[in-house]
Amino acid sequence: MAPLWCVIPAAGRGTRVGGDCPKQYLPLAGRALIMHTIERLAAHPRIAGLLVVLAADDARWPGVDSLHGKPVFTTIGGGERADSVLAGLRALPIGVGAGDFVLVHDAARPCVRATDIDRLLDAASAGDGGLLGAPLRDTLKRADEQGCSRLTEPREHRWRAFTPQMFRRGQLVVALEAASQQGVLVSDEAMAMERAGYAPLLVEGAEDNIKVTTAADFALAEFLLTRTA
Ligand SMILES: Nc1ccn([C@@H]2O[C@H](COP(=O)(O)OP(=O)(O)OP(=O)(O)O)[C@@H](O)[C@H]2O)c(=O)n1
Ligand SMILES: C[C@](O)(CO)[C@H](O)COP(=O)(O)O
Repeated sequence: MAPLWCVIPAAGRGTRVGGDCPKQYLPLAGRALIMHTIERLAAHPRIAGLLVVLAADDARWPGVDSLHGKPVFTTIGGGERADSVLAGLRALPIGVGAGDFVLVHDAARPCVRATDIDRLLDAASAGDGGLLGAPLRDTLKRADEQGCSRLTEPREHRWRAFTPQMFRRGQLVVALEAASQQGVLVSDEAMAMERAGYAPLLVEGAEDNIKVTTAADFALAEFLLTRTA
């Protein structure tokens, strides 16, 4: 396998957390949340380099250009997560070919486990790529406008999507560009690939690979950080 790069979208505003500081720069267990994420990714022996996607007005990025002896590059993202991922894919070094796999991992998922990254790499590189996720474990309800349950949805074959997600660079660029041109906002890379006719492999990962989304998630992430690696 060619050297594997990881694109890390980190250009979000963290509006659901609230406050002036984007969530990736809020303190988590003594350092900025994003530092935990990039530390875990750079420490992974099968990851060759990181491409961190920053907001155009980001004045908080600490200027890290190397971690664990691996290059850390940055570029400027866009208004939506998909725009930022596309910008990151375009900014990867020339040595990353169109047919090479790349990982995409949210800056906001600091608790990702090395063993899950390995499982994704081992399972999904045989085909067109895939993503970490977990099958739904709870009964799923459809709510009406009043917040009352009107229907119990089948939970079979339903998964929650996590990151990292891993696809071939060229195929993912084309898929994201197509969704953008069609005016479709894709919430993850797999959605763009599905729309392009691919069938991303769902690889079960640990439920504790949470996305820090609200202020309450910081306490949980801090707890999980000490128990995952
Ligand atoms: N225009 C955007 C929006 C999001 N992201 C990144 O995508 C990841 C997952 O997105 P999400 O949790 O939705 O982050 P935010 O967009 O920051 O959150 P919110 O929707 O609450 O503003 C985060 O690492 C975030 O920084 C990005 O790079 N560029
Ligand atoms: C990509 C993602 O983490 C998969 O669960 C998620 O969709 C990104 O967060 P958002 O809230 O949808 O932007």
